[in-house]
Amino acid sequence: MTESFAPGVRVRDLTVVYKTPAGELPALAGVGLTLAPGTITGIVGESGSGKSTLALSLLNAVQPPGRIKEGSVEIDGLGDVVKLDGEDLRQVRGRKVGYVFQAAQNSLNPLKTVGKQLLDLGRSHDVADLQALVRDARELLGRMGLDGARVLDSHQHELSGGMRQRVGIMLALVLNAHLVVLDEPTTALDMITQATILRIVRDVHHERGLTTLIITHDMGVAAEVTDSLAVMYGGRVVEHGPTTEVLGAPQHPYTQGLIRAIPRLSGDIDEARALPGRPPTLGTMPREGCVFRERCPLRMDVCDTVDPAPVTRGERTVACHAVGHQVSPPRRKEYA
Ligand SMILES: Nc1ncnc2c1ncn2[C@@H]1O[C@H](COP(=O)(O)OP(=O)(O)OP(=O)(O)O)[C@@H](O)[C@H]1O
Repeated sequence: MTESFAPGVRVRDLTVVYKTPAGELPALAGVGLTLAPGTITGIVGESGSGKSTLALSLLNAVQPPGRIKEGSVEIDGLGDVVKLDGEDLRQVRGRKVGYVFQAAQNSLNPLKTVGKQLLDLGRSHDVADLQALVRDARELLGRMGLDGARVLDSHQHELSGGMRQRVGIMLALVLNAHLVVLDEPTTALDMITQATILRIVRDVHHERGLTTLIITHDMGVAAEVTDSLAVMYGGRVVEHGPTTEVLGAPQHPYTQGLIRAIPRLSGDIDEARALPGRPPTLGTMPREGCVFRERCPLRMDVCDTVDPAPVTRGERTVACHAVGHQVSPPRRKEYA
């Protein structure tokens, strides 16, 4: 790794609500998460678990009808970004925190070439050497298997979904931000390109000394590139720890279910067992107790009334009443 300016990030007690016909409901409920400087952290979890809302919160970019209701996002060198607004916030986004949001494929301006948008981005962040910026952009695009000069001369409609996604990744990296947030960066890419792009993200991460957060549905992606893995469910981080440990010896019953649901290329494909039931929506989220209990094989009486607090042992944090419980839990049942 080169000399590192990688920032640490500490999310504390973060509650984000969305306004719904039933009132403001929490999509994140008191989330805590630490990103260690220089690491790649993955966030996994089913659709609706709050992954994108957390990513947006790192840039204080939650849009109405959502809002950050409580909590803080401390980024080394920037302070609590929840307290930033206006020009301070604009400067942070892009220059200090690079990001690709989920809809990156569609976020380019259709009227301008990619190169023109790159120059606009550079100027808006007072980049002194725009030629160097273009060189860097071309190099990044080249590494991702694209003809950099040609892509910079193209408009959005001349690029495929996968090409646009790579342009998004280039734009996230090109301003040399030291914290990079990638929300589902490779969904429009086929499997082989996906693996290549993620390796490039990992290489650039190491070369430039970044702190990186990658949100993905895909446990394979998480296993391949991340150092640390956070598992989200129902607006909570239910387990977090070193990726090899979380995947190798998952402790939370949700993580165990997610891993059991991964189809494997070798062995009996029938061994992959879908996690029974569905994750809650904002409207169906239990107001008290553990939000996972309806799907949990380890459910106990306490789970109906008390939301389990995250407990940290060593490098692992788990929020589950049954983990570390000495007696056999009463209502245990196996996954169907
Ligand atoms: N603009 C919005 N208005 C109302 N509810 C929203 C809005 N955006 C997200 N939500 C709700 O907040 C919860 C968390 O959504 P979020 O998109 O953060 O989850 P996610 O884990 O990123 O899901 P996905 O993997 O599908 O992107 C979900 O229940 C979702 O329906």
